[in-house]
Amino acid sequence: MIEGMKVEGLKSRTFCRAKAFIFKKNRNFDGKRNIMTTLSEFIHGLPKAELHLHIEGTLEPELLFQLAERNHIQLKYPSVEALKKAYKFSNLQEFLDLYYEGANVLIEEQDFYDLAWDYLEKCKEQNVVHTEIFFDPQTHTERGILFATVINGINRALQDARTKLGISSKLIMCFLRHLDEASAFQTLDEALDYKDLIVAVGLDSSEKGNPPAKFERVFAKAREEGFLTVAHAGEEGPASFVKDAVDLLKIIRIDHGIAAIQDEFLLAELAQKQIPLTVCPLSNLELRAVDQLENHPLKKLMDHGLLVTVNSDDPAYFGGYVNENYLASAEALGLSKADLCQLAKNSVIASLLSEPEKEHHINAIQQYCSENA
Ligand code: HPA
Ligand SMILES: [Zn+2]
Repeated sequence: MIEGMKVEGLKSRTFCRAKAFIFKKNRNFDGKRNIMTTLSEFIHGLPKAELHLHIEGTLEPELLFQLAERNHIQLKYPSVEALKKAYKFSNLQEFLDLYYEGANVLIEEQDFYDLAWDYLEKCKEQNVVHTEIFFDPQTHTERGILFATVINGINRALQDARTKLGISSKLIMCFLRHLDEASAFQTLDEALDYKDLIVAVGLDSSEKGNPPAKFERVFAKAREEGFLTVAHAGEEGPASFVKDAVDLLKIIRIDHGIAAIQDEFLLAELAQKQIPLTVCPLSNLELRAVDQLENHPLKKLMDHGLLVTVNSDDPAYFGGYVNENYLASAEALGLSKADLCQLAKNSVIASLLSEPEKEHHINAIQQYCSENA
């Protein structure tokens, strides 16, 4: 919890208000008068990339129940509604306990395909043109599912999304930081056969007590093998974890990183090096890293010149996909359309796409923004 931020309620009133329709009259950049769409419609039409998304965190309760039935797994919860009611978290660990339990219904390659495909259809609906997806092999290999089953199912959905939905993607393999270094090394070893499918490695799960230093050697080996590196840091952990992720793990992007707001030297370094932050506002609210969205440091981080992006993290658990994150943030922090356009451009700039691909998407964002301002 960021100092000075006290928790109020689980679903902020802001998030509910964010869903309201607001009609505004406005002008285009070229001066023509137009009846502005709602903020929600503006965000919906804005082309964007998502860079912080755990595929296991897109497991909607309905699919979870379907897979449980298909795989003859007895659930603790009698109904979808009962499960949804359990989605109330006081901290990261409480969420992770449910998230790992939910993942137990994923058994067959087709289950991983269905999981990823549902998310990719959501991307299409929300104008997410490119997505960089985390997956946690250890969550599955620890319970006897083969690495190949997981990655082949996800990859098949990614390939279908490319051809059928026109959505591009990258895959990032995360190590679970609550497990030991040996398990991470073993997972890295398994990933070597899939170098063509995995662009980067990351670090997720419980941050407290599991500092970046614990994985310094694994990340060094991953870089030697040609993987890029990212890491969750400064979500529940301190600003020093963000600094260590940069210095020890040589990350190219920080996942969350909101604790950096507490260290002005670190802020200056992140701004100067333009190290992107993949911020997840509704996740931070639901896991009580911030007490209310009005106190979220997102806008302050932008104002410090950081390359900030907005993402959904685990949308099935936190009450919103990427557009809901943009909308709730805009409502709570009074973000302008120019801010939203900047966030969308940042998402492309911070992505792992090639320069020509970035240019293509940025042009599309710019055109959309000038036509709909
Ligand atoms: O929000 C998160 N934080 C850390 N680990 C995670 N694994 C899935 N979601 C998360
Ligand atoms: Zn995350």
